[in-house]
Amino acid sequence: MNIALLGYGKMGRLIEKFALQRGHHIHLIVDENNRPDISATDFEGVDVAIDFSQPEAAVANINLCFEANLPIVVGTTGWYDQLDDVKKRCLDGNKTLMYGSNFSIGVNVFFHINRLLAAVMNPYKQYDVQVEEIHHTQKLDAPSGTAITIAEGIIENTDSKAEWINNLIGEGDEIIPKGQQLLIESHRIDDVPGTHTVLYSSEVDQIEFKHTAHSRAGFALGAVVAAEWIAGKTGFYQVNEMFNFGGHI
Ligand SMILES: NC(=O)C1=CN([C@@H]2O[C@H](COP(=O)(O)OP(=O)(O)OC[C@H]3O[C@@H](n4cnc5c(N)ncnc54)[C@H](OP(=O)(O)O)[C@@H]3O)[C@@H](O)[C@H]2O)C=CC1
Ligand SMILES: O=C(O)C1=N[C@H](C(=O)O)C[C@H](O)C1
Repeated sequence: MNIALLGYGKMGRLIEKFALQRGHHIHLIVDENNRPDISATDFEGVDVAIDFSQPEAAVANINLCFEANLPIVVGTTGWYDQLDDVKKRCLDGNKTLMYGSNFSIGVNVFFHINRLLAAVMNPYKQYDVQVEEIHHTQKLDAPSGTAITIAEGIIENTDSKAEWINNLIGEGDEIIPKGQQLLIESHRIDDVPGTHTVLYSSEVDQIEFKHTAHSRAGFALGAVVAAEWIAGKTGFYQVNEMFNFGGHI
């Protein structure tokens, strides 16, 4: 496939490596520097675009791909407040988009089990649940997109939580959750690629469910596999649709 990379930072460069290993060709690279000069016609000959740019850049890049009728995989996080609008425009215009807060197999297994675990824990009201995420200090968004997906999986499968609230440790006053708020605690520590933990705590014990990324390789390879998966399809997809963990939740 001929791939356009939108964003050529830590992830874009690693995606290039895996794409080449899998026999693809990088046809076009769009970064902060050349973005103003790019128009839909520059995507001629491209089969699929992969966006790992920045929260405030993602929607403009999606629009460009819609204009060029180009399938796009969006790994960028921090733009999900515009998800409903993007979904509508994608479906109304018969375009193709897959987005995901995390493209690694391990985290997608984690998402699935997190939902099952929330349903299992739901009757046991003596446990309170919270989510913790740790990422490198260059990360622009908090909480992480992955932590939001985890929180949504819990909220959808438990009666005791209705919305999430974020506490970015070291930034401003401590945020204390109230009522049915689910706390996502965010930590920023030098080079951490991404660690997510779900904690169920009672007076007598604690259950910890944790995923630790050792590097960004799983995210990058997953994005290339996603690009292979959506090529030739039309529609609006979330990354979990690429996996089949047996249905249930
Ligand atoms: N879904 C997933 O599995 C994963 C998602 N992510 C997400 O991917 C995104 C990128 O992460 P990462 O590579 O670590 O970040 P980096 O900051 O290393 O790279 C982002 C790149 O995007 C460039 N950029 C800025 N504006 C634009 C634009 N308008 N069009 C194209 N490129 C632009 C930046 O250029 P410049 O530096 O010149 O500003 C930079 O090179 C983040 O939102 C992160 O949360 C990360 C890992 C996994
Ligand atoms: O910015 C990152 O680095 C990451 N971002 C994604 C997120 O926000 O969840 C995925 C991964 O955790 C790394």
